[in-house]
Amino acid sequence: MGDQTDVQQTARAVPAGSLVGIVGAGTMGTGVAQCFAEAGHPVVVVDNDPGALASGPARLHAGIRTATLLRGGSRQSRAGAPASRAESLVTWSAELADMAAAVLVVECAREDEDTKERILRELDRICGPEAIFASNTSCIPVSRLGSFTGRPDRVIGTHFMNPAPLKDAVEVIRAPETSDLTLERTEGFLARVGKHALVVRDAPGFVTNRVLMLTLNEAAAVLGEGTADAETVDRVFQDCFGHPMGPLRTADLIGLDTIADSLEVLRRHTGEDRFRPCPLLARLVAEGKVGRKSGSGFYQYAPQHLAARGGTGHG
Ligand SMILES: NC(=O)c1ccc[n+]([C@@H]2O[C@H](COP(=O)([O-])OP(=O)(O)OC[C@H]3O[C@@H](n4cnc5c(N)ncnc54)[C@H](O)[C@@H]3O)[C@@H](O)[C@H]2O)c1
Repeated sequence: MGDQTDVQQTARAVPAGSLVGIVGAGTMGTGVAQCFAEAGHPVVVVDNDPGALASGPARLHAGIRTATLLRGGSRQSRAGAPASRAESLVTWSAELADMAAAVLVVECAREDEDTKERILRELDRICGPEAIFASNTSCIPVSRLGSFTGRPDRVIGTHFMNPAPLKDAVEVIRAPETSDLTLERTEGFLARVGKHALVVRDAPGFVTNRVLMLTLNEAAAVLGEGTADAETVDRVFQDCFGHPMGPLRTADLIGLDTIADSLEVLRRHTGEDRFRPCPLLARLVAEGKVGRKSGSGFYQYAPQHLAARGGTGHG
């Protein structure tokens, strides 16, 4: 109960109308933008792909509609803001300079260290000295990301799960350099969007993806070797283990490109070859069949999934 009170007090300390910046208008960036907008924060989402910016508003609209339905049709979001207002709080831009006034930036660009390095170096130049940089990285050590900035004490990992608006918890990665104040303020931001932090130490893949990425890769290998078809692989996990979703549908929801990138990051940072993407996963990514967001992966998807990208995955 003491912890709960602490989190509520910290949440109250976070300025209500302060600007939140999101880098990357993809699956996660759009979902995280929804979380903050539904809590009443103005949000600017920046992406360097005009296609992602163009499709962002429709995907945000679909995300808000799905979340509203799953919350029982209430016109209020979980965190309190009317659903219609949330959409109007989000702006879309190609310029990182538009987030100069942000108190918090959540970096949700693709899982590529060079990309994240370029973004963090530029943000460090653009944003005010107090701004916190939170990365949604799946696997890259947060200490490494902090080293790209002159403010490693204000860099932290906030690993939102997919779909972000529907999950109650965020894996928060504290690097050795991350300050107590940064952790406390980050917990405050998360409390404001109705989520609690599960704080873990910094390591490649943290807790979630050190385990999950190997599982997804092995499920793909089992399918590729012909041990079972995709439906049967997934049903083994659902019917025998009680998982809400099997590993191959989860992989399609996350994005097979994101999984292959994450495995390569894990392989590079651990030096362990067991993280090498299996042949089937590598082939599907090379063919552009990266899961729901492309219309096919281990399964085929109807067009409405491309807008909604909903489900009960993780990431
Ligand atoms: N998909 C998941 O289930 C999931 C879950 C948790 C964490 N993550 C992590 O979240 C991050 C984003 O993943 P995603 O699934 O949203 O990927 P995505 O491919 O859907 O979106 C990534 C976006 O980043 C943009 N981008 C690339 N370079 C950029 C740059 N220099 N400036 C601005 N935008 C840039 C791309 O145009 C794209 O729109 C990754 O680090 C990923 O590992 C993903």
